[in-house]
Amino acid sequence: MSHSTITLEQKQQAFAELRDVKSLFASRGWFPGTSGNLSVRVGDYAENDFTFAITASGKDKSVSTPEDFLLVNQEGKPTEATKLKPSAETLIHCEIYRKTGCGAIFHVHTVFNNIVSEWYWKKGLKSIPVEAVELIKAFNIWDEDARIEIPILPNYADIPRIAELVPDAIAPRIPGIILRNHGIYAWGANAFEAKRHLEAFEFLFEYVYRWDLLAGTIR
Ligand SMILES: CSCCC(=O)C(=O)COP(=O)(O)O
Ligand SMILES: [Zn+2]
Repeated sequence: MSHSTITLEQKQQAFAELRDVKSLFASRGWFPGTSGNLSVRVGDYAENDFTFAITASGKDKSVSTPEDFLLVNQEGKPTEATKLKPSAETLIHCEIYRKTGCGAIFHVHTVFNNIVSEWYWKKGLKSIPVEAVELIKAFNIWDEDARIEIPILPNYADIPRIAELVPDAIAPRIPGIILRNHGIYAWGANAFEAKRHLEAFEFLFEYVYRWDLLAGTIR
């Protein structure tokens, strides 16, 4: 349970960080059809004294308005009177913060993350394997020819059903989970690191897609 008192300065800083990332990702076409959501933690995880700023639900994330973000508590409920609704997927953010103690979470839907998740799920796998690609180092994994597995979760319509699977699905060293045919959640200690991780995941998904295509495994 959070008891945080957030200062106006903290709130404005969190909203400004989200605004910058939102605008950058929008310029890359990463929010098609109002999809995607972003959050940053405000307050202290170690003291269990934090809330987080998150995108409002259903907004066109390619435009900037004064009503794009709100603060929610660790249960995903608004901490201030507002007519804004937090992202429909706020509970997934809650579980990721709770489990990892991260500082920021970014979620985007792209064609590459959708296709690759569906492709491996249909093979009967619950993760996407990636091996010996330099960009794995963006996750701070420096082993030569590292092999990683990016967890895939089912894309239930009922978000609480997905959220309850999140803690056990999170793999050590892998700062992301992908929902089947839906999109990637990437996180980091702060917005800078979450962005680096998200960009690395997207690079790897495109790599896997193109590699499998070239290897003749997609027909
Ligand atoms: C139109 S995309 C369906 C909802 C979704 O997956 C998403 O990422 C955006 O939902 P939000 O409530 O955060 O706007
Ligand atoms: Zn989504």
